[in-house]
Amino acid sequence: MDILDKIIAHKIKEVEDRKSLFPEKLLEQSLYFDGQSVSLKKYLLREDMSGIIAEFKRKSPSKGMINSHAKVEKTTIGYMQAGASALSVLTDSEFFGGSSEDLSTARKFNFCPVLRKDFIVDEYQIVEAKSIGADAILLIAAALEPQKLKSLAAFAKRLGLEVLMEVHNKEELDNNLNEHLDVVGVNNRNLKTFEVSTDISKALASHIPDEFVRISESGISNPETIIDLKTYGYKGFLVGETFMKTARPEVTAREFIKELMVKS
Ligand SMILES: O=P(O)(O)OC[C@@H](O)[C@@H](O)c1c[nH]c2ccccc12
Repeated sequence: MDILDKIIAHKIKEVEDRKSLFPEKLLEQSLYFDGQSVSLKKYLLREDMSGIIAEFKRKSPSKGMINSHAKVEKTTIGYMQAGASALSVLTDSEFFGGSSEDLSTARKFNFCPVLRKDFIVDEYQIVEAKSIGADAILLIAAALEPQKLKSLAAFAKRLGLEVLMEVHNKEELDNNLNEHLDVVGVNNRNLKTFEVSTDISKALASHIPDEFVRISESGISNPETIIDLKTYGYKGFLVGETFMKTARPEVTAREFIKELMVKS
């Protein structure tokens, strides 16, 4: 059993527990159900923005503890002031040390699109995403059957959420493209082996149809990589560790984005 299998097995149990604790009917009373989502796709296509999706991630199975003291409010406001286009917030607690409250906090203090970063296996988690103020959800091709991925994507769209589908190889891409997706992300990290290489984004770029906004995820540690990836049509760049592993992630993000803007 690899780490992804382990996470998914745990997630299925967790979702069952949450369903009985917070029934869907209760979640649907959230004020966010009356509001429109902010479009991640639109923010990524804005020429005046950096394209950086800055992530709040305390720990990960591949790196262990990354940052135990950073506060969501200060970090996410700082990310936006630094010029990030959007935020990604890990809500998985067991493996990534996040929570729904982290996302709600990020939502409360920022106007930008907020991506719920979690392992979605059930429609319930999409209702939950909407109820805590997320604008977009992640669906991981390596963790879902194509039919399931498609039906979850359609469900998210009905709730007004945008969908980022994440792939790591051509097979996942070819098997899962469908009309409900807004953004296609190439994860440079193999979730089963933790190997990371931005060459994966380069190799898959030409296979992603133009109607989907392309983003490159993970292992991005310098602005030069982004400038290079832009030539392959990537509009968004998901960066976590490079910011979070420093004492003040928002300051690191500011310097990084400043350098990116000067060089591009
Ligand atoms: O910290 P990095 O290497 O910059 O990566 C960020 C993000 O891409 C990564 O956290 C991620 C990509 N896909 C995921 C799926 C689940 C959890 C986490 C992820």
